[in-house]
Amino acid sequence: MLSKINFTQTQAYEYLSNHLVDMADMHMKDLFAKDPERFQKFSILFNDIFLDYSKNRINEKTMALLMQLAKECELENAINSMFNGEKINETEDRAVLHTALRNRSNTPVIFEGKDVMPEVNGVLAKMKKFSEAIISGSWKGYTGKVITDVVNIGIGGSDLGPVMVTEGLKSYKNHLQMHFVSNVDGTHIVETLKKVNPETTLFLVASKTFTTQETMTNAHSARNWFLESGAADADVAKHFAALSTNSDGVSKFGIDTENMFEFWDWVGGRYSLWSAIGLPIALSIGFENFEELLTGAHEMDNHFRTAEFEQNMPVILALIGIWYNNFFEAETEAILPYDQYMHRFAAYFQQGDMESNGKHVDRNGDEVNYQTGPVIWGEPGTNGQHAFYQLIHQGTKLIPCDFIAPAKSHNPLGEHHKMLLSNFFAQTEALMNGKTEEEVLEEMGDKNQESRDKIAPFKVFEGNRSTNSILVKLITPKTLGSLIVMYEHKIFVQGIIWNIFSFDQWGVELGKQLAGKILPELKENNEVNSHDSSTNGLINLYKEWR
Ligand SMILES: O=P(O)(O)OC[C@H]1O[C@](O)(CO)[C@@H](O)[C@@H]1O
Repeated sequence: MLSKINFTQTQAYEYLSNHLVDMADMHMKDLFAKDPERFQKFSILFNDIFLDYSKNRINEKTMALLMQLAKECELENAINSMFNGEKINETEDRAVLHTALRNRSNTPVIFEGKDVMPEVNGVLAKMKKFSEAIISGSWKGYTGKVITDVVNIGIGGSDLGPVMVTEGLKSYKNHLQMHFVSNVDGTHIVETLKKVNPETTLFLVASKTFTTQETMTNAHSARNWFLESGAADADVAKHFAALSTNSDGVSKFGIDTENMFEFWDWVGGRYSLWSAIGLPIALSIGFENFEELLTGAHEMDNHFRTAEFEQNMPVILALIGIWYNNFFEAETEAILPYDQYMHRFAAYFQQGDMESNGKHVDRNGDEVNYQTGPVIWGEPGTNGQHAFYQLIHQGTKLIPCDFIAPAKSHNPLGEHHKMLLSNFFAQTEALMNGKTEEEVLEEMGDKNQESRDKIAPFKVFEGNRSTNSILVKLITPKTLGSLIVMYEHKIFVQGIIWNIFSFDQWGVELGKQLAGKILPELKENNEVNSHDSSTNGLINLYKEWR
């Protein structure tokens, strides 16, 4: 089981608090000047992923104390508990075994006395057969035509992962057109259905619980559209499949359980792209590439499980994040991929991180007296540069950033990739070095003294802004698999140290409950007065205007 240690009570926390006094005013520029080995010391290579964390406000003592913190919080024990299938998701009484889904070494993973691997492999085999039949065209729609379009209907973890990966690996894509419908806003399904033909479309209803309002509503609308187009009930089997843990719900909806791809309650929604929820990925890039994604994930699992903390990428990233979050009081973290295909990567980890570590009660059930998960955000470079980087460079907030870029492009067009990467390298250098007043004045040259003095302060960059640079050789299925898992485990490590439960998400329930109460009120025409004056007022204005 997981320890329940308040990390602010550890010896390492006290040492780190004292150490912060020394580090707070230290400029990274000086740290680099003093130590020619700094880059070598604070960087690490794992397969085709290189992490340079030298442009952080750290020195060897910082890292040693952070490692001590991880040890005092019994991180090693927590890692073993997760991989060994203990019910570490205590508030839902569940194990956390998404690592078994990508266990390519196939060693037994025992949960409640039973090896889960035969079932995992069984579903993978079914996904392989199905995806190959759809891609090859041997699977026919109800009028005998091949499938050309796949519509995945799901939300949250049943949408974001498949969207992010199919976009991230678009250069591996086959002929199938992929569509993703998540929002309960009718616009999403209506606009998608305009693009597809019922005779050649496969719908995947993706929901762990098969009760999620948005997904079930969209799935019913899709089925109605399909039947209204002239298809019969019996034809549903050729055009609808379910990805779920809930076979009763799937049968009730009218999907043959033959067309159901199963997973298990020890797979958290936001960690489910490795399960049957990954079927749209297998359809889009082929099953072999999906397996490569799993292999990359498994390799990062092994690295996380076996590497010393000092050489462990997820552990290093997590501890640096804690250094900023809990000592420098940074409130957000940006994820900035310099790769257009990765444009949903930050959005994916908004759920991954914020749904996992957005908690204010510790594992003892007590209110925390420290900060937990940061706000995660980001956009691909260079678009972000022309939008929000101003604040990162010259604003009043410290925003630690992860810059991610591939050395090779899938689209090596002219000078594009060199230009992209020149920006990637330049940004972290600029954020670290900044620009002093002397440099500004020198750059301004012969301008008259008055105008120089007036403008110079606006052109100064204090620098000392923290970044991690993650350079990968090429975004392949395997590398992407490893990259995703690197962040997954970073989140896990932080949750352990913050002494919170990272695998539940009770915070999303209240809004759902209240929406359930308000929906019947919207169906009536009478004035509503059962809420506060603001909510009543808004509902009544809506009723007047609709
Ligand atoms: O797969 P389901 O059961 O439809 O849930 C979708 C999403 O809803 C949530 O429960 C949050 O509301 C997420 O954790 C989950 O990924």
